[in-house]
Amino acid sequence: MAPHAEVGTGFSDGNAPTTNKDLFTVNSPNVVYTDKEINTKYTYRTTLVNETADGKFEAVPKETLYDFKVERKVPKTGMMLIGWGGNNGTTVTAGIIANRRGLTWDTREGPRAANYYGSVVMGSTMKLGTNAKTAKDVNIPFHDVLPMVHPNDLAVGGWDISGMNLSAAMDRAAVLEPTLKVQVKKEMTEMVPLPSIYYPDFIAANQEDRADNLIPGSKASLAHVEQIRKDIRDFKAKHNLDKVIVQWTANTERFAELLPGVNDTADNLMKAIENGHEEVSPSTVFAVASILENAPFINGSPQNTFVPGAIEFAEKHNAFIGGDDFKSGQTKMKSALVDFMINAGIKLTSIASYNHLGNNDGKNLSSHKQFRSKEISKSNVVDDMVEANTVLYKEGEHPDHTVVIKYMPAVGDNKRALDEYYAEIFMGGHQTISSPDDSSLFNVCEDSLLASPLIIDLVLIAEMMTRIQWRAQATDGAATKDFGNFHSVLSILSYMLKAPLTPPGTPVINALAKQRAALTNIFRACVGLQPESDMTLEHKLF
Ligand SMILES: NC(=O)c1ccc[n+]([C@@H]2O[C@H](COP(=O)([O-])OP(=O)(O)OC[C@H]3O[C@@H](n4cnc5c(N)ncnc54)[C@H](O)[C@@H]3O)[C@@H](O)[C@H]2O)c1
Ligand SMILES: O=P([O-])([O-])O[C@@H]1[C@@H](O)[C@H](O)[C@@H](O)[C@H](O)[C@@H]1O
Repeated sequence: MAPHAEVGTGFSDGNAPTTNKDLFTVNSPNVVYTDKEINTKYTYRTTLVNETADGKFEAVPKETLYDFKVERKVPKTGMMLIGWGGNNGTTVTAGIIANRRGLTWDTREGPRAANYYGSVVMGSTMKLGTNAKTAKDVNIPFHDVLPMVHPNDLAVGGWDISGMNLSAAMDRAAVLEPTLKVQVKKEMTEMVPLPSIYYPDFIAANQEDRADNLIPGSKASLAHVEQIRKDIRDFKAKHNLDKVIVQWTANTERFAELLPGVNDTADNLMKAIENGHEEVSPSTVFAVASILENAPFINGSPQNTFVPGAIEFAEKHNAFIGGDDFKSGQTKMKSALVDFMINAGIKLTSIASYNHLGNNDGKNLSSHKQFRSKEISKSNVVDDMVEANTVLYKEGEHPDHTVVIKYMPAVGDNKRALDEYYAEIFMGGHQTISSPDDSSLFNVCEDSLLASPLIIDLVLIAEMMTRIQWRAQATDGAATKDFGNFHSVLSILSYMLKAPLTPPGTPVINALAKQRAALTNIFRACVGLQPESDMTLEHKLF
């Protein structure tokens, strides 16, 4: 078998990483730049609501003072994917290589050039402010709001139960154009996934024929944890990296049963791994190993990798975790459309959400236990928006919501999603959101081309969060605590995820606009800028 190489980056030939020339600086007494840091004093404004005796509310504006500290040095960063040989893993790897080399390729519709479309960080902008002279909006690339890693500079590697090299795996995935594949073939042929752990009961039996690249052992063990930890250390050393982010883009696992004494606490989880308990999944073993290596771990699939013991384990080690399940196409649209309808006062009463696809993910999901994991993550995405509107919905009332996924090999990665949104409108009317033929909303896309930019965003944002620290200030300006990290559970990643993991006891926000606003405004706060309110009073009060 070829040596375990991974795609290098500009690092491999000694080039410095693509550095961020600061596109802007903030001129404020509350923002101090040093060579190493951006130090910000930030006033966080919220509204506390008290319920009055007569059942009404009293709203009390509240200000909390925070200090934020951002490390400016962009670290040499690696991305290790579990499931590297899959459709998403091969596609995102080829995409990074193509972008780094500035490749173009021929297609039926003419030449195409490498891009990062679909990435919030690399493909979208945010409003910095208003031009002082022209009063026009000034928008900047999202990537430039903070000193972030550039995806072209990522070292990429990972594991797969299939030992197929990345070029052959890319062919197997059948996602990218041959005229592009041929240009990255040589580099990707030299990339071979590291052997991985495989506990057959967690993924569909139909995946067994891929499993030829295994670490011995069919259930959790400390040896598995230690091997994965070594893999992460070796990868970091091989590429002379400062940081590694680990991401699960392997097959969807069945849910693990939550068992007291097994996975309910950090200590019990470690004991369960030591004892080879059959309810500890491969993804949870990878999460534990990553936490022990202080490598942020992100779950791109819907299974409950983060059992309570895993969350406690991350908290105990002050390590970052995030998940679950990339929000790529049908669900991303749902979380925007439902947000628009309910916030427009339209009473959504039913959502029929069907799709079929023919890739290996679809094959794995054709097994009921694995589909159930996905059904849950695709169904819960409207809960927060429904519960927030007590005018339309009584307590416990909820639109009908059906999720159907069918495996149709012929269409490959080219997923067909058909949705119908049915709603009550003014005076007994109804609205059906559907395509022109009045059947349903039709959404065709290569699933992996939607997910791959999200894999990049999750890595770039998770890495950025490792360089942001905060402390609260007492009103007299004295610091109340030393600087520390954000909570271990990175709910800031929710925009990219169907079933956002949040710190225990905190609310889950699925509404797409709110998720993006949280991400944007937290990054703005780190350079001392208030949230963009869109009030544009300067255009109304004159
Ligand atoms: N649009 C999308 O593609 C999308 C959106 C949301 C979630 N997801 C999730 O992302 C994951 C990957 O999607 P995909 O289309 O790349 O699937 P895929 O089946 O093409 O790739 C999964 C890879 O994981 C490997 N694998 C399985 N178990 C493993 C283990 N224990 N260790 C290491 N490798 C293992 C498989 O061999 C395969 O190569 C799936 O769970 C899917 O549900 C995908
Ligand atoms: O993100 P999204 O498009 O709603 O959901 C997708 C599903 O529609 C698809 O069936 C599944 O195979 C993908 O893994 C992904 O979860």
